[in-house]
Amino acid sequence: MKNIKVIQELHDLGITGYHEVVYNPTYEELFQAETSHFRKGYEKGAVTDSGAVAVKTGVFTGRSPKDRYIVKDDVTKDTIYWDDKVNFPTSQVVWSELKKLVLKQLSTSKKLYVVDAFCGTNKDTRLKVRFVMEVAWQAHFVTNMFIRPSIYELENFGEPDFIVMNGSKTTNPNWKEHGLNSENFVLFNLTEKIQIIGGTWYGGEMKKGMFAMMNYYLPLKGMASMHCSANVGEDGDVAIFFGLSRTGKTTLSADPKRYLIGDDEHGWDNNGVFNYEGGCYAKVIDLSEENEPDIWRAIKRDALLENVVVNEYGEVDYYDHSITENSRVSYPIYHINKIVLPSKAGHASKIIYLSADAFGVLPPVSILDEEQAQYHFLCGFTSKLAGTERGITEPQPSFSPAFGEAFLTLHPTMYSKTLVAKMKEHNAKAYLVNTGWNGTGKRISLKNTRAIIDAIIDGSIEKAETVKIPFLNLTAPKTLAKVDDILDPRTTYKDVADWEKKAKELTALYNKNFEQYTNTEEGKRLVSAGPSL
Ligand SMILES: Nc1ncnc2c1ncn2[C@@H]1O[C@H](COP(=O)(O)OP(=O)(O)O)[C@@H](O)[C@H]1O
Ligand SMILES: C=C(OP(=O)(O)O)C(=O)O
Ligand SMILES: [Mn+2]
Repeated sequence: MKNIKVIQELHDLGITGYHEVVYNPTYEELFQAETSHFRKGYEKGAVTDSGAVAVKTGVFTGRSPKDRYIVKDDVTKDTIYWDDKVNFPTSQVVWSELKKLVLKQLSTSKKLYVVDAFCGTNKDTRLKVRFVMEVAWQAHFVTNMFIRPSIYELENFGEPDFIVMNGSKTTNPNWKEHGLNSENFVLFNLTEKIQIIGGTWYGGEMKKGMFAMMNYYLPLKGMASMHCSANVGEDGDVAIFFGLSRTGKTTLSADPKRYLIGDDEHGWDNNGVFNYEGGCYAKVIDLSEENEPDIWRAIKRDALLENVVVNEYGEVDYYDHSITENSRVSYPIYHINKIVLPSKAGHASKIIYLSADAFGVLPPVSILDEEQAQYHFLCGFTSKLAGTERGITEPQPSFSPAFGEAFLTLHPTMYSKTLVAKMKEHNAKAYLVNTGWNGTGKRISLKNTRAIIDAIIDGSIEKAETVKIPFLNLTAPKTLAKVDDILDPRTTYKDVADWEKKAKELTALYNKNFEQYTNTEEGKRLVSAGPSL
């Protein structure tokens, strides 16, 4: 019965024609579809020795931020943060034409997958999302990543709050006339509450697309909406880890001593921290069982590997970088042993900002006071690393407000305001952790970073003797249990003058970046919390 209703609803949307509709397929159905002899090209997956299916995502192995647009209309014109880096505007006219293209693509398809799922753990703030697509592994991806409704919840799903129509097999021939970046497109219409996709097959556009929508709706209701991972200890103590791609959110939140809440997208309301997702999306480049045992074990049947090199025996070579640096696995959250379900816990007491500093000058960990916590949240200094975004091949110093600029739909201060209010209310402490490089030219080891996180979580860092790091205006502990002698970054340089030169360069970048916030009293007040020459 449900299928007939769904077909009728697709028809009402404008998806006509005769096709088989597969509604909320089971993992078994997805497995059969992905590995079927009838699949060709990028639609076909390979079974690996772990049981997980591996697919190639096609030309796009990462998100494509330059192809991402939001329709500027009465609903969005005064709310969306129309800066010149993310949230590019487009018109209703362009929207209509591209939507037609996607509807046509989906209408001519023989088989469509429709997946209804939730974005957000809590009933009062979750989005009921309907995904419509042709490619089986894309249906698998959203099944892994979003919250899977129970049979009862599915029966009572009702009208979706948002619809994602993925027409990845179609492209836009008129992109120049439309004033767009390329023939590929990712568009949002907040009035119709629809996202459409063309050209790119990469599933991350759907995942991060709905995240951007949560980043719109929740702060407007006074809640913090955060690009962070989160876990909780035996005593209910919650830690959250902000950071851009590849800084360690997923890796560091999978901690066998603690229960995982989620690895990437969370809200914080009057009851505590809650996940938006039903799964994790881990990087598998150079993955080893020794370094990341929890992620290693999560790769099994129902997990979906992307862009890894698989040999004829189904063995995966995680050290092969030839397809992309952004090789990935998605899996339902219960593939991690220690989790809380539903994915939520109380208020956060430890706020960790992860920054992969390619300059190699930030201390491995700094203890932030209240104003520094605000300053560094607005700055979101890190390096964009190769892989996750198209066009990034070398580490690039970058300031990404709220450690997630690419997904902010409102002005950055909306995110700092809502977060700071929660932090103050719950007496949370903030730390800046450099998971990037130091004077040795190598990345700080996972072993050292994990021991630093332990010291933050067990509170021992607060008892350590500290050292003031000049220029950067940061306070670092001198020693911590099980951490090598690297805590003062200057000791990792043969010549301290080299550190000084780079630290001054970075300080200048911080200062220049912060100018955009000094047109308010609040912003002016924070300047003294930042680096200074
Ligand atoms: N010191 C470190 N801390 C965190 N991650 C590290 C470190 N050194 C190397 N890595 C690697 O960097 C990557 C971090 O990526 P990930 O945890 O997926 O980041 P995110 O979830 O923030 O995008 C992993 O591949 C991890 O093995
Ligand atoms: C999936 C993504 O997230 P992350 O790299 O932070 O895991 C992304 O940025 O596309
Ligand atoms: Mn991640």
